[in-house]
Amino acid sequence: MALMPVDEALTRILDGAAPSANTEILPLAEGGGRVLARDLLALRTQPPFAASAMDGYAVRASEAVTGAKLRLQGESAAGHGFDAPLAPASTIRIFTGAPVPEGADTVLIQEDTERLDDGLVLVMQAPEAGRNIRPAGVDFTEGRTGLARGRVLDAGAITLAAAMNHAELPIIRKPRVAILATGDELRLPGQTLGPGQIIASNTFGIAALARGAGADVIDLGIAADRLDALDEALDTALAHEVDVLVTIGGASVGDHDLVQKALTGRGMALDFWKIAMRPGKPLMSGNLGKLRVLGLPGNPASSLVCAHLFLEPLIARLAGRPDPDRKRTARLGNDLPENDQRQDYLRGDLEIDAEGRLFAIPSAQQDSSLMTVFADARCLIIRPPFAPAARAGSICEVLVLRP
Ligand SMILES: Nc1nc2c(c(=O)[nH]1)N[C@H]1C(S)=C(S)[C@@H](COP(=O)(O)OP(=O)(O)OC[C@H]3O[C@@H](n4cnc5c(N)ncnc54)[C@H](O)[C@@H]3O)O[C@H]1N2
Ligand code: MOO
Repeated sequence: MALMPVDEALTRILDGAAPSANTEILPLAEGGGRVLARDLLALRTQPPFAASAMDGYAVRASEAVTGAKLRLQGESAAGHGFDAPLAPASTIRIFTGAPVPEGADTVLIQEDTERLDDGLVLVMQAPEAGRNIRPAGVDFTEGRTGLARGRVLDAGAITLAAAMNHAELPIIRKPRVAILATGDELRLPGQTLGPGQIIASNTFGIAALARGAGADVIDLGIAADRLDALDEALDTALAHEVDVLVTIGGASVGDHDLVQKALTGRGMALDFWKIAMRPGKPLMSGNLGKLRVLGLPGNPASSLVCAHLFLEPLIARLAGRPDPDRKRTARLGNDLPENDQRQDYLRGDLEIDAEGRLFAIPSAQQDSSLMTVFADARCLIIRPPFAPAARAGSICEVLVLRP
């Protein structure tokens, strides 16, 4: 059977993936990092009045010529305006953010003035007419769309939402992802290992990746290599109404690789199994009603590479976030041999040379069990199927894992 190309596998996994129509209303303070479910309109105008941009004196430009002496009439501070119009040949002391009094058209910064003893202010340097005034509504006006649906609420967006006077925000519900490790040999970190046992490690990396991509994660723990144990874990996933079930391990052809059998036995429609990729060949995708199932291989590097390639973009789509942007062009740091039919994702380092060029250096060891190598890697170097031998310095594509 021909193995499915990576791009086609991704297209099929993302097919129909869209954010939940269920939104939640969250207090503004809890909106950071989440995604807006609807356009957000300004509930007010900012600034609501013409405001001073500097500490100084509100003047009429026509009167504030160099050498003029203006009578100090009063003061306008932020939060406390001055409630009379500017009188002829006068000035009103004003501070940054304070309303510009009626009749004034310019703010003269205090560095360009001198206070005289007799209640007069000397204009040492005439201001340009209209300087240092922020007109009403210069930032936004009531009713205008300030933030669009789908905006990830970073610091700037949250601040604008607050300034527009929103105390609560409509937020896209996070997709729910359940993660199930499978294998008789697995124990949790911290446990004492018996003969033949190892620690279930990649569950934790994949949970962190899923959370970082915008999901709520439910850890289903470890299921033994028995149909009834896998069945029970599936019941738990269904009871939690998760959007995606990620299984880890048991995906290959061994006598104890039962994940696919357990799931199809429960009605999962298998979309595909096995793709033209290394590491990660035995990736499985299917769905059980609304539940999407992604079966990752057990080898830690294989499962993490598949999670970056398929789970991260799937969660982004379900969360209403932009697709991950990890692809960069680099130059190979070493010669590489020709590739076979599987698209390779070589763990590698990234370096920038003195001319600012990005180099990707493949790690010497590429076995998919090696977590020391994966944790060290800054990138995955993509080698397309049947790529000819490549020389050091030639252009390649990489997925950046960390800066
Ligand atoms: N005859 C064949 N054998 C294998 C093939 C094949 O095509 N024909 N494919 C190989 C490839 S490629 C991969 S990848 C693995 C995938 O195997 P499984 O998904 O069935 O994974 P397991 O057998 O359950 O485990 C593989 C390996 O990883 C360890 N493991 C499993 N889960 C975890 C976990 N949560 N944390 C850490 N380590 C885990 C497990 O102990 C095994 O050592 O199959 C090849 N075989
Ligand atoms: O694809 Mo397996 O992931 O080569 O180790």
